[in-house]
Amino acid sequence: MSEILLEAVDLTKHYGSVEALGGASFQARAGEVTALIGDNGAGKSTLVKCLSGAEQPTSGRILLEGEEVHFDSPVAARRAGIETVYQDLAVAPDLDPAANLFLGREIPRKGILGKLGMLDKAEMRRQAVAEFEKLGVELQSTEVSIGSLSGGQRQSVAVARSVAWASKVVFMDEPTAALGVRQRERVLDVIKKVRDKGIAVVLISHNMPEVLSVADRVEVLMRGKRVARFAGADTKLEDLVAAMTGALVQEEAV
Ligand SMILES: Nc1ncnc2c1ncn2[C@@H]1O[C@H](COP(=O)(O)OP(=O)(O)OP(=O)(O)O)[C@@H](O)[C@H]1O
Repeated sequence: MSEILLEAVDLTKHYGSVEALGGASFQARAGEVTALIGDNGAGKSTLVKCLSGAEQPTSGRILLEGEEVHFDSPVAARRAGIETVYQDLAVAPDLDPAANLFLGREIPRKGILGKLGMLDKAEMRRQAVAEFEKLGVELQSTEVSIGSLSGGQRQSVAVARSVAWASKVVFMDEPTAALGVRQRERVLDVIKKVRDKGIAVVLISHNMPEVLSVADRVEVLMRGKRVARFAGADTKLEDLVAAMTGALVQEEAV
């Protein structure tokens, strides 16, 4: 069994009188895709926000490689090797794919030009092309603005960006929503390559066939708590649906 990289133990999160998480637990392992599923409002996004530093839990513990951590911002989580691909992608449409890959982490030119704020665009493009190649992201050109790419290509660039910087965990919130069949397949292939690099991938998805095709494990949230977990390729669709509706409770993965 792979190493547990990131773990939530008994997390609660209150927004005023709303209890978004009520003692949620979660584990993500190195070199595996863990799907986080649950009905609307189950607490998936809140859990991811707490684990990626965008929100602070009201109580509970977060462990990274067994050590308790407190991320007071997404920057702190990123420094620890945890990246998030958000639903809205957060790409800059007017910039090219390489510039997007290095958004916020630009490489300055050497010497005085760098001190004057000039960027080493050639080096950024070289590294970006290498990263896209490694992940099998196909782009006709890396010199066009990202806004002119297809939805699948944009999504693949967003995934590649998180992976280029993540050393431990990548959260992906509905990465294939709004994509066509071929583009969806392409993004799922990128996800599998990321997993094969030894990163823990956490996939939030409402698409159960997709979850079954790509996830090594599934954790199910309901009303802010984990109600079931599954492991292995023979997890059944009807069991996932039963768990999401509360008809099946399974605390330990079988
Ligand atoms: N900022 C907030 N303020 C108040 N309530 C919130 C806030 N964020 C989330 N909630 C509430 O917490 C609960 C869990 O929401 P969350 O978005 O985590 O669920 P989810 O499982 O991601 O849902 P979906 O699949 O619909 O995106 C919901 O009842 C939601 O209304």
